[in-house]
Amino acid sequence: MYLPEKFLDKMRELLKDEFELFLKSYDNIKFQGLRVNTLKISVEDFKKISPFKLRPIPWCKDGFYFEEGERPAKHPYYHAGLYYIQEPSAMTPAEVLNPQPGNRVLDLCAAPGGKSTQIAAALDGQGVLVTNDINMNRVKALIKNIELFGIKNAIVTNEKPEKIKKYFENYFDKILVDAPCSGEGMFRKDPSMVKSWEKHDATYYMPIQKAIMDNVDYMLRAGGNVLYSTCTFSPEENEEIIKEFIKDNSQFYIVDIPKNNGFSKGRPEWVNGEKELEGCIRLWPHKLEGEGHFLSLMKKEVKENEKSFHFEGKSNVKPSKEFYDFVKENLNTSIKGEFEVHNNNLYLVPEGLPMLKGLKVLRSGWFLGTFKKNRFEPSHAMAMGLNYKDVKRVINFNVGDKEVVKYLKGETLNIGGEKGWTLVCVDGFSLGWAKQTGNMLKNLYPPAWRWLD
Ligand SMILES: C[S@@+](CC[C@H](N)C(=O)[O-])C[C@H]1O[C@@H](n2cnc3c(N)ncnc32)[C@H](O)[C@@H]1O
Repeated sequence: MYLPEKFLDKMRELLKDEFELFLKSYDNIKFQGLRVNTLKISVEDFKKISPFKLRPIPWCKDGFYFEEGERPAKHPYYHAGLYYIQEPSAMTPAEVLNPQPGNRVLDLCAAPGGKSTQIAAALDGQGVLVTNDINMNRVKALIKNIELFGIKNAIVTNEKPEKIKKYFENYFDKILVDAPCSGEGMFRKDPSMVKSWEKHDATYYMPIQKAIMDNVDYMLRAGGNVLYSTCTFSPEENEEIIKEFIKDNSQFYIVDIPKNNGFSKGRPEWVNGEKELEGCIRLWPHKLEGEGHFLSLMKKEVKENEKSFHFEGKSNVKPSKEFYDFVKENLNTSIKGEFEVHNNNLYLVPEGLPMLKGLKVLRSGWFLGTFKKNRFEPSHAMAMGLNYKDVKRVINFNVGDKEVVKYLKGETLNIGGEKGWTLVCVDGFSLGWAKQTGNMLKNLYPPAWRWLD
């Protein structure tokens, strides 16, 4: 493959004896992975029904390699949100950050949501995930993935980190900064990255990365962790950013990440930095089965007399009667908690959020549906977050049934049944809503999500 001379010269200089091995890795196949959505199915159960031959990814308990030629994005289980297709090395940051159920986590540069879906699975519905990206187009993909995964405790925002910061003083237990970068580690996976590198190399991204990191201290509670990651090799965007961050934020120190699974240490000598930078890890394509990445985990020390913090209470809206009528008529379960209504859209919000007035919030927890004239219309996100047992009328297809793809293509199905909202499922996993009228099942699968030939 074509690699720019300037890039090769730099890597030759950095890697010295290792350079030839590094270069040879570009002739290898690219490794492809998927990560099981444990919010919907356990890894053990997925292995039993997996249509793909899977091989474990050593550094991610829910991650697997699949073979070349397989097309997991073209399978009904993908539309049921049973897995996320993700480059294997990209599964490391969330795994190393290791969020626990109940944590408050911020994913600051989150779109299209690979790491956010992984964090949400680890939270297991408890705690809060604030997931943000500055780019509105990319946020749309983020929302889709959050909803497809059936995630109920995510706040999706489209803001500059400087703005978000003001709302969340000392709030988060964990912050992920998966920074925009020159993408040198992705050339093999996506050769178009070479072109964008020729336009914007490390010198373009460094100030952006530094500016993003400048917001972390204010939002992270003492004792909390921040994980910085990139998919590039350049020391300027990696060790250098961490060196500067530690210098400017004396309460932080680097946590040593174990060098197992083929992970290599950080390289302080490349930036004239302290030995503690060796605690970072580098993922090299010639040393493991994945693309190039850099990760640094840092902890914010707890100081004595740490100042305490309070959150303002939120106004808890009681949803109108139409919502409760819908629940009574269509669900076998109740939906309880704090609710919010924005532009007639009803959300179930995670507990303990500060006031977010003035912030560009696109999803404020589990988007349940919309109040329309005298009625409540459930959302696709509600369907994706429900279990088939939760719904009164369910139509369940086997994965091989022709109706599954017909439904995913948006076609009307000629099937009779009891009138009303019906949850369409594949092998017991929800795909979306349909509305039964007479002998017709009106298809309500979102047009933008349709299966394309
Ligand atoms: C490496 S990508 C994130 C990938 C994502 N974490 C995932 O796992 O799917 C970096 C993201 O940073 C976003 N970005 C760029 N500048 C930003 C900024 N100043 N604040 C927040 N996000 C930013 C880009 O839009 C891009 O989506």
